[in-house]
Amino acid sequence: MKYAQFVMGPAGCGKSTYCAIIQEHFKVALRRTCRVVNLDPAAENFAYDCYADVRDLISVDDVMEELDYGPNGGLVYAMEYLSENMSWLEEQICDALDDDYYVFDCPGQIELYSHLSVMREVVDMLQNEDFRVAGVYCIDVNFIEDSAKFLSGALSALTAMVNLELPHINVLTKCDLLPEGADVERYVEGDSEAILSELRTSMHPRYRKLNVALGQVLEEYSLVSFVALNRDDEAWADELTSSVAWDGLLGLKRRQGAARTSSEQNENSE
Ligand SMILES: Nc1nc2c(ncn2[C@@H]2O[C@H](COP(=O)(O)OP(=O)(O)OP(=O)(O)O)[C@@H](O)[C@H]2O)c(=O)[nH]1
Ligand SMILES: [Mg+2]
Repeated sequence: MKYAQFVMGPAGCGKSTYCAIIQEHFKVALRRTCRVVNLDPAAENFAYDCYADVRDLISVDDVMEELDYGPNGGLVYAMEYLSENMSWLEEQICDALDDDYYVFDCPGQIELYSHLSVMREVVDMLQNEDFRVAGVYCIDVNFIEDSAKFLSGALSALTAMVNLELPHINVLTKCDLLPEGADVERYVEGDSEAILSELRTSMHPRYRKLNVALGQVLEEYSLVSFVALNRDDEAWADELTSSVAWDGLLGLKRRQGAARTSSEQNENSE
């Protein structure tokens, strides 16, 4: 079995940063190689070692220049081009061996997960190649501090989840930017009752029934829970990757004989 994470989320939410953190954690703590593939034809720069880059096939800049498209049309064109040339991506991953780990840094535009089929085709191709694929949906913590934004963020995560039919984890990014003393747990636990009651007071009563219905949908899909990412907290990746859910879902086990994670070392030294 080979493993892949599909890292999604709105523009600028921290997807590429998450990929870089995970790659580093693989190297340092898990002693495994993590191959990060850039699937965003509009990407500009990222901090990870890029194993394969869709811009070698097609970039949005090229499309805009040659076909005179705007950035959104250019992205759709480039992704459709990838769909027609899926053999390019197959070639990039065809040497993957058992236990190899891949992370795909995906573009953020919601239409790729709502009504275009290319991301689903990539997932299907990986699954046919014996990859166990999990979805990681990143949401910027600054966008969920108010309940209405939380609801729309959670619904966009749900769109991706339903469309790709992948086991799914939500990551709350940029938690280091929360004001000191902020209660991260409140967001991580995502109490849908509390969110609904806040919406009851902040939104017009005409939305009440709709909000209650949406709250139930989120509850049923267990979508209100998040894992908090704090890039300044060194123990973060350890805690995250040693959790049972992450190991089971994402296959984040260590190579035998690999160094212990820093949280284990701290535990032993206490
Ligand atoms: N403080 C802080 N900043 C972050 C974090 N993650 C990302 N950023 C910053 O947010 C900006 C966007 O981060 P990226 O990782 O490029 O976000 P992205 O989702 O890949 O963006 P696009 O690919 O353009 O959609 C950059 O300036 C990052 O430095 C984080 O955990 N903490
Ligand atoms: Mg990016």
